This record gives sequence, C-alpha cells and structure tokens, in this order.
Amino acid sequence: MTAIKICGLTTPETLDAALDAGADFVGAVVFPQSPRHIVPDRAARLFERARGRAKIVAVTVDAEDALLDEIARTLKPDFIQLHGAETPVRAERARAVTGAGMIKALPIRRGDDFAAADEWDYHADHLMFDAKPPEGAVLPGGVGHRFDWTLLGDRVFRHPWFLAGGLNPDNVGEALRITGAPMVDVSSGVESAPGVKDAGRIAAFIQNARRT
Ligand SMILES: O=C(O)c1ccccc1NCC(=O)[C@H](O)[C@H](O)COP(=O)(O)O
Repeated sequence: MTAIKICGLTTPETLDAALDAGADFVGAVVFPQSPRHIVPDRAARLFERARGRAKIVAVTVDAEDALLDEIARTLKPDFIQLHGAETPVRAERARAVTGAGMIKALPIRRGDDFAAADEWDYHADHLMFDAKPPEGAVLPGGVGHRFDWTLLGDRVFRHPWFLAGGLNPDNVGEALRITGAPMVDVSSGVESAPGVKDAGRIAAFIQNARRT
C-alpha cells in the first residue's frame, strides 16, 4: 500500500483530518520563511496527538545543530526531513543530534538530477524526489511545482522513496500509475490558500492515493 505524508500541518483540525484519513507521515515545517512554519515548542504540543498513529516528521532547511537539538528535545520527531543543500556529513550530524530517522529531499528538474541519489541512498532512510522550484522561488519546497514524472523511468533505489511536488487529489492517481512510487508527499495541493490546509482535500488526496 502506498505510504502517504501530509506536510505542513499547523492546526489540530487538519492534523486530525490527516490522521483520521490514515496518513502514515505527518509533517511540521520548521522554517521561518514558510507560510507553514511552526516553532518546535508549538509543534510538540500539536503533534503529540499523532504519536503512535503516524510518523512525525520535522522538515528543516540547512538547520544548525542548535535548532536540531531543540527539535529533538521538544517535538521528538520520528524523522528529520532535510530539505536544503545539506551534505551527507551534515546529514549524519543531524541524525546524531536528533536520533531520528532521515528523509533527504532531492530537487529534480532533469534526468541527471537523479545522480545525487546514488550517494544519498547510502545515508538516508528515505529519499524524496521533489520538483526543483522555479528560479527565484523563496522556498525549496511546498511550492506546488511538479517535475516530469516519466524521468523516474525504471530507476531502482535501495529504500522506499517519496514522490513530491505539485501533487493534489486530482493528479495523485495518475502520478502513482506513471511512477509506481511507494510513498507520496503533499503540501500545497491540499490547501485552500498558502499555508491553509483543507480537511476535505486532505481526505480526498488520501482516498484517491489509496484507490490507485
Ligand atoms: O512546505 C513548505 O513550506 C516547505 C518549506 C521549506 C522546505 C520544505 C517545505 N516543504 C517540504 C515538503 O515536504 C512539501 O510537502 C513538498 O515540497 C511538496 O510540496 P507541494 O508541491 O506543495 O506539494
């Protein structure tokens, strides 16, 4: 069965919508420039209801040790998602500081962007293939931009991996049929406005992904 991550949750109502619909991973974005930003302390209180029901993911961008440590002490995530330009050395440091599993997002625009997966496959528990944002974008993720799914072809990776970028309730079925992705991730595609999650769209996304 396809594993599903709903990212950028900030309210009890929408977190409950994701949990009740059967999300496998729920994400808190700790990145001040994001409309989905949530400080670790507040994320800890919000996401406690998810513990044991879904894996809790802290999404970070080139985070310093101090922030990683704060996230580990407060939110206690199951996974740290690295969504910046981290090196494998920094990633191993993030794993050591947090004690959490690791998801590494790799930006994809062209086929040769998958080359980075060769090395990262030996460090990360899960890779996330996300669309490279358009030039000038402020955020490295959560921008609703998709890449050409056929680029995945018949590539094989060591661990189950996430498909991300521009997914929504209407296209997740087609995305799964084309890519055979074992895991999918969505953020802006289940929102009514930037940073405003929509419970109905979350439920529809999970239902349509499961149906495929
Ligand atoms: O969602 C954000 O605001 C964000 C900010 C900074 C780094 C990563 C971010 N999101 C990471 C995710 O896992 C998103 O779900 C992923 O990029 C897909 O986003 P979308 O295209 O909006 O579905």
